[in-house]
Amino acid sequence: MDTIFAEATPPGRGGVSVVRLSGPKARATLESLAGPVATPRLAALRALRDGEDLIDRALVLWFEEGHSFTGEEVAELHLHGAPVIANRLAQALLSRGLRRAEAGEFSKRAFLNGRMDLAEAEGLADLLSAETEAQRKLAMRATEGELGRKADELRVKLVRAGALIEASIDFADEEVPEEVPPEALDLIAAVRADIRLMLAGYPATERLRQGYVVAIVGPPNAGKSTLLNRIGQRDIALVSEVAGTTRDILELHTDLRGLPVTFLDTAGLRESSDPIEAMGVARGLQRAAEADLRIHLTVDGIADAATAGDIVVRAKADLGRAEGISISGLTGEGVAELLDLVYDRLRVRAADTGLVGHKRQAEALQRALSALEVDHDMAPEFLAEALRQAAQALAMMVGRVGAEDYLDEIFSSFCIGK
Ligand SMILES: Nc1nc2c(ncn2[C@@H]2O[C@H](COP(=O)(O)OP(=O)(O)OP(=O)(O)O)[C@@H](O)[C@H]2O)c(=O)[nH]1
Ligand SMILES: [K+]
Ligand SMILES: [Mg+2]
Repeated sequence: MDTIFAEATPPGRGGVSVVRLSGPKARATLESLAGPVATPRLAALRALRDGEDLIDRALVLWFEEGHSFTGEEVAELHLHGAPVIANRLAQALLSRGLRRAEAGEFSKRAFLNGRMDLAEAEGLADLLSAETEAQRKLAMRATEGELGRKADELRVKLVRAGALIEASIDFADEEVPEEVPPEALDLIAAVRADIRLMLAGYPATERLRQGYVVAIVGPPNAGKSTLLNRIGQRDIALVSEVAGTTRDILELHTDLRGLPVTFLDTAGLRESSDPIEAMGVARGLQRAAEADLRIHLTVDGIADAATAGDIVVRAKADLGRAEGISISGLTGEGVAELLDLVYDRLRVRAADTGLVGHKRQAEALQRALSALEVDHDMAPEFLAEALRQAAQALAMMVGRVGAEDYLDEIFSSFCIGK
């Protein structure tokens, strides 16, 4: 096993720059630079020397195998935060036979050494890319290993059901048809109910993880782009009195009180003989249909295309009072209330989130559920096999088996040094 190293802090100047080493030579390498470091997990201020050359005075510490992030021997060097120092150290480490870590390699080793399961690793990746408070909370929960514990709990039930069924096979009279023990069927039913519940929370969890999309739609010149600029408080979209100004879809990423929301400004909806404008309208319609929510900006408060849950508002409130919700992108009137409404609609969805937020996890759960589509008049041998398959699918969900196919995909999304 190679000993790897990487800067754990972002490259560049800063207060400190932390370089992390992991692998069998971590401690020996640290000692070759800093002298003996007897006590693990105790920071010491040391001169780091490569031969005669004083590289830096740094805070150093090391972790024993089995007691570190990766599960391997790990050393950390807290250098003064200057790239020249980290580069000089890297040279010393390379000359001692260490190699630079690949993206996510520390976390991958942590997974391979059983320090975290695959769902926790996915949670860690989500945590690193979280942009809002709600995403942080969701990801943090995933890194705590709750899904793994739930999977284990369900597997224990399946194993117990399997044991009851196997016992009934062993003791059954050859002549008498075998009875499936009712307790086993109850256990299976309980596991199925739990899996259904977990799957029910998946769409909402996945949406919060990825962030919500809210499309602003309406006729040309309704003031869609003006509204987008008002929400973003800057000039994102071109605004003009010419109908058909917006063609490409413009995106505004926001943090709406902790919820990740991307607002889309789209081309005004109308039949157009201009092929470019028509392309813009088609694209806008498509993205709006896929969005979590649509704001229909209207002249008269009527939006034929609105579907249940959409928000319909009158535009240009500054030009005169009208029934219903009206806003003015120009003056900002009603925009805070509109955002309240958007937040309320999305918050309801964010409240339904659960432990399963990745397609890979949901698919494994679905396989477990399908395997458990059993009933009492099935042969016990058949039932026992179904239970084994379901338990296998649950193990795969958290990467206890069959994780190989996903490792690169998951860990390459991490940065170098994580
Ligand atoms: N009085 C008033 N004028 C507005 C308001 N919002 C937009 N306008 C004006 O209406 C015209 C069209 O505004 P845009 O924001 O370009 O409208 P749009 O819906 O994006 O138009 P398209 O991209 O062409 O579909 C511009 O002249 C704006 O200044 C508003 O709230 N009040
Ligand atoms: K316009
Ligand atoms: Mg526009």
